[in-house]
Amino acid sequence: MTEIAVSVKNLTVAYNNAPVIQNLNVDIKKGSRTAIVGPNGAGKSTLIKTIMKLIKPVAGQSFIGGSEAKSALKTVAYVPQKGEVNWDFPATVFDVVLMGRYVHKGLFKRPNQTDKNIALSALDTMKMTAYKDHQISELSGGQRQRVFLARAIAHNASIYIMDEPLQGIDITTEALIIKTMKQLQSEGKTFLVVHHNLTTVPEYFNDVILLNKEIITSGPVADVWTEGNINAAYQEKGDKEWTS
Ligand SMILES: Nc1ncnc2c1ncn2[C@@H]1O[C@H](COP(=O)(O)OP(=O)(O)OP(=O)(O)O)[C@@H](O)[C@H]1O
Repeated sequence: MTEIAVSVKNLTVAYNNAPVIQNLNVDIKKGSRTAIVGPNGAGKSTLIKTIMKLIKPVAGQSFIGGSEAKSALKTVAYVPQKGEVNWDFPATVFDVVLMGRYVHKGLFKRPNQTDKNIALSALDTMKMTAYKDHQISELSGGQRQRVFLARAIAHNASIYIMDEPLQGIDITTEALIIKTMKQLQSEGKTFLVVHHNLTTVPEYFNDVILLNKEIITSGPVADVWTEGNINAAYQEKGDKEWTS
């Protein structure tokens, strides 16, 4: 039987009493590279923030490795959208990557040499060693995204949830992120990634969730990535559809 990394059951999420996703059910397979694809406002970020328990749903549940507990999120590395992070915060690149280790230590225990070595190795993987002592405020968008991924790698999470990690980055960084994702997947890690570029879905992902406030379809790219399904997901959906 396929093992499930993340499961969402009967999930409804609303802002100011207006539902943006409604009665959503989906399973993300362990060891998959799963893309969440859909138009602007489809509820993609809302879905992953709800899985991360940053938003409380109106109804339904989300499970990590079968557990509904917040503590299960320790196994998850979350990379939010670039715009949601305060990059003026005074911290070096190395500090930020080392933060990936805190989940294993608690906030009040100092990182030891092993933690530092893991952070250095993660920086090396993302080819950011030369920027180790730079302030994060000094980095370009693509470099920031590399640092975020390095932090996720240092975390040694089993599930990586990323919100548009390829947004606004150059092809070299994109290739590096995809190579790293495929490498980590070959080690059994699971990826759930909000993705906008329709042309690269089959190359980068093996599973896809097509979302437009509800699940249009989900499953292996080879089965569900069809023109008909994509068109169905990108149809305009008026708010009226949510009023019964
Ligand atoms: N904090 C909020 N308060 C009120 N409404 C919100 C909030 N965040 C998102 N929304 C609304 O919820 C809907 C879904 O937003 P969400 O960010 O989840 O979409 P998305 O699929 O990630 O979109 P995009 O591709 O544009 O990033 C949108 O209509 C948005 O305006």
